[in-house]
Amino acid sequence: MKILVDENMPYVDELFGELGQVVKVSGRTLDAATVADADVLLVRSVTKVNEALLQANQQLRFVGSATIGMDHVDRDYLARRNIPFANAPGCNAIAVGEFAFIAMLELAQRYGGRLQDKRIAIVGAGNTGTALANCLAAYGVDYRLCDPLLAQSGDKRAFYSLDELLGWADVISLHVPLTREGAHPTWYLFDEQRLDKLPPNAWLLNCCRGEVIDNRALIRVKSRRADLRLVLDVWEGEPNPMAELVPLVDLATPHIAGYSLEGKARGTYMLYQALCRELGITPSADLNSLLPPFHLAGVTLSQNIDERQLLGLCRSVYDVRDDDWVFRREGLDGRGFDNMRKNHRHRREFSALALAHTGASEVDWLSQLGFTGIGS
Ligand SMILES: NC(=O)C1=CN([C@@H]2O[C@H](COP(=O)(O)OP(=O)(O)OC[C@H]3O[C@@H](n4cnc5c(N)ncnc54)[C@H](O)[C@@H]3O)[C@@H](O)[C@H]2O)C=CC1
Ligand SMILES: O=C(O)C(=O)[C@H](O)COP(=O)(O)O
Repeated sequence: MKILVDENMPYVDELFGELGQVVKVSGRTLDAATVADADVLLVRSVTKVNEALLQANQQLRFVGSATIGMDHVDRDYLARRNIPFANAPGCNAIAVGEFAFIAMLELAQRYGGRLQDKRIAIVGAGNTGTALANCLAAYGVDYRLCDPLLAQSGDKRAFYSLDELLGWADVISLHVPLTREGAHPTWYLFDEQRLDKLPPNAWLLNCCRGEVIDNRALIRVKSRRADLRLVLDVWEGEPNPMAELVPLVDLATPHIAGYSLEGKARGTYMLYQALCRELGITPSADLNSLLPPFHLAGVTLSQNIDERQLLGLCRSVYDVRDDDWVFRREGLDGRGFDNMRKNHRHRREFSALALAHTGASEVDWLSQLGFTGIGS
């Protein structure tokens, strides 16, 4: 069985090596001829999976995408061809939630004031939005959710309309899929008109898909609104972000908000489980054995920590300023953008760091934030 895999998917040899011959390819440039004799195709978000890619293949048994987003996959076409498909819902949700939380702590530190005093609007309350909400709740930050689809589906949490939240929030964090149809499409959800409604001194974070914000309009609005603070992990026209936009952004990264080692491992593992199901095999590999140990054995807290110290703790797990710095230097063209993503291996989740305390300090809320608590 030939298993064609995006070269940026870690742990494929460990997980899929026993199921067939693993062949690694560039997902960005994958073509129909290369896919023609594959039995299994495993992609990431940069591969458009559609008729043009698959028409020459008559033997494909399974397509998997190690991502949450599915906007790159023509699922109707796969269904018409009876080709089973799986993605990895939630695989990197914790990574995205922690990324947005850390970015907010960075902005608070950079511009004065405390994150704890801000009001946060989370637009899209699925896996990544909820992961951010969990971080904010653990730290005691006031947040509200906007998700008309979940509100209609009977989700018992309190929901608000986007316009209500634009009148309430200091910070808006976007966590929606990219959709062009339906009652609540998200393509250009933040067009010029809506961007103009951002409250004074607002922070706007986009960790979902670049095209949820009209990036040209954002350049125009930001050019006349110096008060706005921007965190962009995703860009219209990836892998070529608009060069004029990057200097206007406080924290700029190349679509790596979900790139914790844990999140990537979970993504590959979820596809391994799905393929095993499809083949009628019991999965034998273990997810936890894939991850390397964290470089810090643990941290002992001797007193309660303030926001600056919390940021220090977070930075010891993942320092977003490093990615921002490299991105501005190397990531601005397609090759640099993709190279940075390909070589991104340094990020862990809060759970990688074990925290102990001496008794004078309180660590329960840090456990809720995601750190591993090891008691006193
Ligand atoms: N930057 C990155 O590295 C990553 C980006 N993503 C992107 O983030 C998106 C969201 O991921 P998840 O939270 O895991 O997806 P999810 O499917 O769990 O949640 C998305 C939520 O958005 C809601 N939604 C849809 N349209 C909306 C609208 N117009 N207004 C408000 N809410 C709306 C849905 O009802 C759903 O609850 C993914 O589709 C993907 O495109 C996901 C992972 C990593
Ligand atoms: O899961 C998603 O959706 C994402 O956006 C991924 O984190 C993006 O990673 P790649 O699939 O582009 O490597």
